[in-house]
Amino acid sequence: MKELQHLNKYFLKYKTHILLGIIITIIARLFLLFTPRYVKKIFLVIENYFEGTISKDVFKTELFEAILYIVGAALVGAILTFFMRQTIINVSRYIEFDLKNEVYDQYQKLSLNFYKKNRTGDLMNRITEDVSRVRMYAGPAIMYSINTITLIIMVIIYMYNASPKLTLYTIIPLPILSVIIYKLSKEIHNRSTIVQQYLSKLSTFTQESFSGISVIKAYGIEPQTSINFKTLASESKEKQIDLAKIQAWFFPMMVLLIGTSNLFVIYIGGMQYINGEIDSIGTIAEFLMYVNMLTWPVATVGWVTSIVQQAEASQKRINEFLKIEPEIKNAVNTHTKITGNIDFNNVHFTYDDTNIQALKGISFKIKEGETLAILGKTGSGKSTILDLIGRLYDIDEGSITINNTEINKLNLNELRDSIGYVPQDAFLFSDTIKTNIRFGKQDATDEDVIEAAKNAQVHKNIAKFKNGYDTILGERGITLSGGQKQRVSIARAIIKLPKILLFDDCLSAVDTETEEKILRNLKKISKGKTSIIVSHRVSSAKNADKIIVLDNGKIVQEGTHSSLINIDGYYKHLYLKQLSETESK
Ligand SMILES: Nc1ncnc2c1ncn2[C@@H]1O[C@H](COP(=O)(O)OP(=O)(O)OP(=O)(O)O)[C@@H](O)[C@H]1O
Repeated sequence: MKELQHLNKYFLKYKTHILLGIIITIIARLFLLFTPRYVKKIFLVIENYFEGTISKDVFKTELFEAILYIVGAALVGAILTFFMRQTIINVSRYIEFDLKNEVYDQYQKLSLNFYKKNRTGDLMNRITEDVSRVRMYAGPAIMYSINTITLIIMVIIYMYNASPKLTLYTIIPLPILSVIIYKLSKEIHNRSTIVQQYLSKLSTFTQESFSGISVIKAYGIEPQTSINFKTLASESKEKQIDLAKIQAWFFPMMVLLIGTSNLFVIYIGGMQYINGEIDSIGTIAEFLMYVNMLTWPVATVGWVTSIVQQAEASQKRINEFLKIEPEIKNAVNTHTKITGNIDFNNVHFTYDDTNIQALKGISFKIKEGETLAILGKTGSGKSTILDLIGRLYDIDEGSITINNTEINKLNLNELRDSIGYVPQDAFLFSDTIKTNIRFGKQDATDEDVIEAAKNAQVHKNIAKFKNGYDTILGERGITLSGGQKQRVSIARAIIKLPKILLFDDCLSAVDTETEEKILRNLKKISKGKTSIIVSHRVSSAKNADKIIVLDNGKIVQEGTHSSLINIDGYYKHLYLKQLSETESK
């Protein structure tokens, strides 16, 4: 139960609802207990009438009264049971909502390293499956526990008052029932988990097959894919049957044990009646009703135990993530001035997970309003420089300053808000083009969106779509070409006119003519702003105020286009190679 203590703050938050739920539950159970007593009374009235101790009129009145009480109590009990569920089960839904938000907020705070160490499926499971298991503890388990405790105490007191000996015999099978249900629930849970695993394997398999359908068709491997699917589906079916087998035992076991208890009541009660130890046959009827009333609550002891164990395990998994301290923290909540003066001073950086030393003593300066181009072979550390400016990772050694303040002493939200970042793989959400562009500036007007798209040279393409800017992208909509995606992604970055623009090889999929136009527009809109362009093309770099060439995490060349084309090295070779390619076209 240690892990579940995490929920105490929520129980405290909803204490009024819970208290009300408990009171309603107790009152509802009290009303339920009316029925057996009045059934006994009916038996007594009938016995009295046949013995001739009461007249027909008294018999009718008492019978009618008893029936009225039974119906009335059942009605009030039913209404209160409705409110019992409305309070306690609703609280569990509130807690589920709060916990999901807490986990999601924590996910948002965690750094990229966390996402690399954990699989997406696992992250999703903890926020869905695990949270719903915990909800079962916060709602049904608590409700059934109160229900069970109240009923067991009250019923046993009532039974004891009516006949202590009969009480003893009738409750003997109940703990056995509880243990059996506990064992069954545990096994059902184990088998459900396996079924669940197979279901997610199946959905991952089908999802991958559909996403990669063009590759499957191109290689003609549909038959093999079908065989793989059938094998997986058949294993899944076996597991489902295993689960159904164990579930099938649940109710027969309950019926068997209730039946045994009923037999005890009838046999021992009958003997006691014959020996004159109980006054009326109605006591046997009353006991039969008590036994049946107790069965479900007693069975739930086993069920609830298993729910609590599962919730504990799930909460443990959730707590593991909740306890992680975000590696990148916002140290300053006050306003900090952010300009475009960026200094890298002997920066060293190693990726934690791969232990790859991506940057080895990088130093450069860019002034506000300048453009820096970064070139170099693949894997030389270009993208890493951009990630470090946005503090997606913190550096190991050296310093990165903006306007002479180290970036970890800047307000992180303001820092990221000052950056317009276009990643290498343009990721667009499965939503409209407009929403995707507006992602960069939530309050942008339609005119702002169009302006940004025009500057990114994608407006004409969008205008040709039937639904224009309302065209849905991704799975539910159209697929953009690589170059179109890159340009929508550029529009998203430039719409907010940030102080710092970071372009990570984002013009690789557009032709050189469009590249030229985009660069010209960028020059216009990035006046007074600092831009860093990572590229493999000299055409993207040639107009930059400064160019650096990286190799294996180190700066190997630094200068302007005109200076670098005159020095033997990577830049000159690249320039000559790309020049000859252009000429040969
Ligand atoms: N997220 C990551 N986790 C671990 N290692 C990484 C990560 N990203 C990059 N690396 C490694 O760090 C080194 C530098 O990578 P980086 O992406 O900065 O290079 P790049 O110059 O941008 O390459 P490209 O031109 O191919 O985009 C590479 O060896 C790469 O394998």
